Amino acid sequence: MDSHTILTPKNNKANILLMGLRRGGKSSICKVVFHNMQPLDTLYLESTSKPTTEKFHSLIDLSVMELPGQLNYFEPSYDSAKIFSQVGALVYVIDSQDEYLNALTNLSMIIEYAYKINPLIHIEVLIHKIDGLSEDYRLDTQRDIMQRTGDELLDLGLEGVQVSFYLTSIFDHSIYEAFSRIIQKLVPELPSLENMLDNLVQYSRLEKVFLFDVNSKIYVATDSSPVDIQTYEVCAEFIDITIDLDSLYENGDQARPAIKDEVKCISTLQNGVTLYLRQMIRGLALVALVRVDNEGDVYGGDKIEDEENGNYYQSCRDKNLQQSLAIIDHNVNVFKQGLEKVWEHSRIRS
Ligand SMILES: Nc1nc2c(ncn2[C@@H]2O[C@H](COP(=O)(O)OP(=O)(O)OP(=O)(O)O)[C@@H](O)[C@H]2O)c(=O)[nH]1
Repeated sequence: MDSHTILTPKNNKANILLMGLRRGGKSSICKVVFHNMQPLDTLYLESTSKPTTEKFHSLIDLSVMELPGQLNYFEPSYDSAKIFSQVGALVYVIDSQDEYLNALTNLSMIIEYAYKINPLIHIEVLIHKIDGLSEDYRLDTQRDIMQRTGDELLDLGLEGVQVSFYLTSIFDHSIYEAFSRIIQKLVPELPSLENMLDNLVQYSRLEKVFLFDVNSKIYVATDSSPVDIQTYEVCAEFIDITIDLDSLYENGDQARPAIKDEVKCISTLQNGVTLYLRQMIRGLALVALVRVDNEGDVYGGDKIEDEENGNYYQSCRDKNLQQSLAIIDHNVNVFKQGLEKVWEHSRIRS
């Protein structure tokens, strides 16, 4: 038994079932999100012929089972009841560039079955490949799919079933955003984490903070302010840059034995926003946006008298940033200790 197995909570809710008709994009989603495959390389993926399961270790240990579109899971040879009873989320992929009426009939049939076996299952529908649709058409398609699904569920007497819809594409960050929200529903400790992140934002004057899974760029938690996709993109790209730089320096000095320090990176963008990244536990990184004023007296500091040569604001900003970062460092240390406790508690409870 390896150390991961020992630490893994026996939580079968962290299983995701990925379903949908053939060529909808299921394998591509798995490859892009969890294996960092370039979206264009998915063009050459072969059709999946049998169910495949992949495991990912993050804050929670996640298993994603892909069921190929061409198989009929309601044949007696499949133990569908067992499959559905063990999953936390059913993710159904609809190809929005194709005729989708058959997919909607198939989806309703699956929801009816899944809900009967496991009423706690989260039902998540990806309206996928939206990169091929115009802005207006995307919203029309979403409205149509939601309407038709609602009607079908009403006919089946399942009007109370909660279904969430996401517009996604592997060619932009929408698929990561959707998976982030889907996976967050499976993290039992989410309310505590959000609360901790809200406190961090409040006491460190952060603009936004994410707890990212570094490998997949999924955020497993964020503070309660709304997420805008551009902020997400900037933070996700900052992780890539940090990792590239980190491995560059690690390999650069072969003579020195590798001491694996905690990764930390701070960078100020041209618009004055500072990005702050700190490595956490279990493949997670905390990424925060910090906006610092350039007023001289924000932290009660002395007024810097080099206004005439135009450096006044810059000097104030730098000084305030240093003070802010010292506070943030301290608070992030406290957060990390809290995160370790949350994880420890989750292990004991399970
Ligand atoms: N335009 C576009 N094409 C996509 C997207 N996602 C996947 N595709 C393409 O869709 C095709 C089918 O993708 P797959 O991932 O093999 O589909 P699948 O659902 O796994 O198919 P089966 O294995 O047959 O069940 C591939 O050519 C992908 O490149 C997307 O977001 N946008």
